[in-house]
Amino acid sequence: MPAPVVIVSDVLPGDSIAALRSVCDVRHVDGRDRPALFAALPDADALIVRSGTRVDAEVLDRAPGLRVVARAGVGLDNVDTDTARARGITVLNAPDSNTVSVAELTVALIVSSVRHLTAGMRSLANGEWRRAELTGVELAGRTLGIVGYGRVGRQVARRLAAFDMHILVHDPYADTLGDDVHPTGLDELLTASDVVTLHLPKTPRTAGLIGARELSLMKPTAHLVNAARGGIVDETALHRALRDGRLAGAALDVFATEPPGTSPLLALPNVVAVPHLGASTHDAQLRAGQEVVRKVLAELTPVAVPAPTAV
Ligand SMILES: NC(=O)c1ccc[n+]([C@@H]2O[C@H](COP(=O)([O-])OP(=O)(O)OC[C@H]3O[C@@H](n4cnc5c(N)ncnc54)[C@H](O)[C@@H]3O)[C@@H](O)[C@H]2O)c1
Ligand SMILES: O=C(O)CC[C@@H](O)C(=O)O
Repeated sequence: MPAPVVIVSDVLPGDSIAALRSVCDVRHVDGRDRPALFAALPDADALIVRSGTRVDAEVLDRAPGLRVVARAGVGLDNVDTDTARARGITVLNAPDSNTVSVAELTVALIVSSVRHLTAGMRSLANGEWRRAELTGVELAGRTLGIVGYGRVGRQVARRLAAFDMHILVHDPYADTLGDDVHPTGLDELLTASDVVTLHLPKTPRTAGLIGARELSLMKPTAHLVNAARGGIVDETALHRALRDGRLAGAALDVFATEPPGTSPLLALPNVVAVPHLGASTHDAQLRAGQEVVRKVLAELTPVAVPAPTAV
């Protein structure tokens, strides 16, 4: 029998997929190059992606033998999971692989925003020495609002508690929150927080959750951090609020469209922006690759279960 064909369409560490090569025919394509991806799909038994490949109905149409779509990461918003499952295709991800990396990046984004690190670096690069205008605030004693209290939200809470922040949480679906955080309605959290950080999935329900009305509830001295998904925040409303001084700062790892091109947000001095780096550590990528490889192999080459012996 020919080896199953596995298409890897985003970059993964080579050592994480080594186990795949011994059993499968592994082929690499650039998932952003749709014609190249389409050309590879007719043979595919499995497709492994990160966030760079959009797995929509058109992709699934071109892969008649596809048995598995694997997301080397958490968010499945780039995969048409309903269509895949309706066709009997298994959709899997690596939910625990990058939690710590995203939480650590979130700490960096929060500190960068409240201490004006982007503006400071830009001013130095321009030959300026602007200290007075770049006076920030301490996090200790201030309030952090966490929207989405799952894996990442909880790790962010642990880390920011060590900065002596008071922590509010909004998550209507979380089972237990713990004694050291305060469950709060979204509007109340937005009104009371000095820093709001988003850690919820993008779904049809959460797209645009933070719009002009929600931003208007935030303190003009507050900062918004988004290392979840771009479409959760209305970027036009965010740009207006930041430009007009109705919000002090924003720190963004994710954008409604990636890459964000010439988004006007990138030109604002009170925006810290990085190119979707939350999961981009060697540690997280190795874990993500290993986890999806293990799961893909289990799907493609299930271990034969021996028939029970009569007693
Ligand atoms: N920047 C990155 O590289 C990166 C990496 C990993 C994950 N992410 C994003 O972060 C999100 C969170 O990751 P996670 O591992 O913590 O997921 P998770 O599923 O463990 O947690 C998500 C939490 O959001 C909550 N939630 C859902 N809808 C909500 C709503 N309307 N209001 C408040 N809370 C709501 C859920 O109840 C859940 O507790 C992912 O869905 C993904 O989009 C980004
Ligand atoms: O592919 C990536 O690195 C991003 C991963 C991240 O957004 C996720 O949802 O796991």
